[in-house]
Amino acid sequence: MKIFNKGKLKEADEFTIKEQNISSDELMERAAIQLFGWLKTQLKENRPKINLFCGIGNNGGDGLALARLLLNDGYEVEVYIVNFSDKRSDDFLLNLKRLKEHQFWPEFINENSDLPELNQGEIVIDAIFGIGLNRPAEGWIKELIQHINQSKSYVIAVDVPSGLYLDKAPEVPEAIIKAETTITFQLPKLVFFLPETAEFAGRVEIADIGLDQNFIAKTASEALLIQQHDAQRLYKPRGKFSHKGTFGHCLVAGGSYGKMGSVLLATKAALRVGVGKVSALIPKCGYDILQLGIPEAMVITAENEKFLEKTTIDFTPESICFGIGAGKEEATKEYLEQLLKERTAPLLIDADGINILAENQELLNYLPEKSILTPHPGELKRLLGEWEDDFDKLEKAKAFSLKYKVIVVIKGAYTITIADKNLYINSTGNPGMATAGSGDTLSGIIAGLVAQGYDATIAAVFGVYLHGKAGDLAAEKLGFEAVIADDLIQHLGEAYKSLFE
Ligand SMILES: NC(=O)C1=CN([C@@H]2O[C@H](COP(=O)(O)OP(=O)(O)OC[C@H]3O[C@@H](n4cnc5c(N)ncnc54)[C@H](OP(=O)(O)O)[C@@H]3O)[C@@H](O)[C@H]2O)[C@@H](O)CC1
Ligand SMILES: [K+]
Repeated sequence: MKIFNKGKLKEADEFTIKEQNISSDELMERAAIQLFGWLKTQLKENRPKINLFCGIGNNGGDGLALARLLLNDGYEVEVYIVNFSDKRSDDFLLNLKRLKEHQFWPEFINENSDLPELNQGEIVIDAIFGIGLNRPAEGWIKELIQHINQSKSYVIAVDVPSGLYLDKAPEVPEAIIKAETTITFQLPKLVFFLPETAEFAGRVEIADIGLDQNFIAKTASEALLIQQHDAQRLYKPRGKFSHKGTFGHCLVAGGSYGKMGSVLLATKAALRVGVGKVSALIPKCGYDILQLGIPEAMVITAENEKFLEKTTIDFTPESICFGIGAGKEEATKEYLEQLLKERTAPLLIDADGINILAENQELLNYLPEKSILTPHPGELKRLLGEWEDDFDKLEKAKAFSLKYKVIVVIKGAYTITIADKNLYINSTGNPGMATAGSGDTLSGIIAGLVAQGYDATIAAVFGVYLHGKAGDLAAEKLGFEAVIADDLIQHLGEAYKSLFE
């Protein structure tokens, strides 16, 4: 699903109004009907008091239209106009008039008003600011936002939590609504998926207001949310007459004394994701661990007992996963340097492989095009240096990805894959996956997909999706706390099957 910026959302809006020959207030009415329908479904027979806070722009207009629909249905409603300006939008005014025609008079709040009482068990609809926010909320509006945040009412944001920008980091986080749920129109917004801003939105629901599908399809977006139907399209079905040679040979090179489990996990994950053959290349001390741990894999040992070093292998793999548990010995660095310069196979570099690159930045120039890097936040910082906020981080990572023509997978709650200026935001995964070895399995999955012939960007995006889905399926059975990395591997088969459910 595409993620549009503010400008493109407004264009979609205008295009729809023209193309469907409707007035802008009809679009607002659609938005309000969607909000109303969602609330009614959630509330079932319950009839809590609903407090609507409406600004004077179109976000406020949505709130007023919703208030009318709720009143018509017999809900107990209180409407507060957050009266911060005289520049009321036309559709706000129209909906204010319609509300008054129902003999309902909202309360206007401004600088001198008392903050309204909000109780537990009640609902707050936040329709103060939408995508039209252009500066932080200040003074009494900020106080009102804090009052709402401190209340025990259930807060539902309309389109976007008031005070949150779509396209930059918040300057004053205390001046943003913290919603339990955000009902956003038509398309998701990037800020709902970034670590510093996701918490304001809470659970996100997307309401279809019938914006023109052709416009959305033909308009480029720099960010995509990868959901089930997107992932399904990336899947390559297996031919009936295929054999193990068809699905490639993946080399997992890594491990050091005490960290052999990581290679075991990546190797298992590569096999479970469907690669034909996997060879693990490890220091000698890991031989028994690998052979016993995963008899389906082949094992090659380096000369050294405890760490990885240059080793000749007598086959050409279809992908190489380098760096997991590898340590940063000089010999290991030299081996990575050789792999970078030889360019024998597509490379995925993780963990200590990334740390070696960060400490020897001259090596970056040898990265083969479309290599995949899978840093967690700490590794990313070592690679890019400090960043100011999430937006700055994304800009820096994008610039890095463009400069070296590589794919960067930024691991996190919503893992973001950056390739060719595009952001692919993953929708699967859960807090249970914040567990040792989770990243190792991801690297095995992605390298395993590359070996099977998936394009590197697709392998990264699809691999991240499958990994998260496997985690979701595992957590469903085990609960977040009990999930360990091996459970992710165990659920890869079901993750594949779920693509077509
Ligand atoms: N796009 C769609 O598909 C659809 C969109 N719809 C809805 O429209 C919403 C966008 O509406 P919008 O453009 O009228 O802007 P909105 O957020 O209501 O506020 C603008 C007002 O706030 C003001 N202002 C800004 N910052 C401020 C501050 N810190 N402190 C004080 N004032 C501040 C600004 O004033 P100014 O800067 O001019 O002084 C202006 O008056 C969108 O989110 C969605 O809910 C749906 O109806 C249907 C389909
Ligand atoms: K809002």
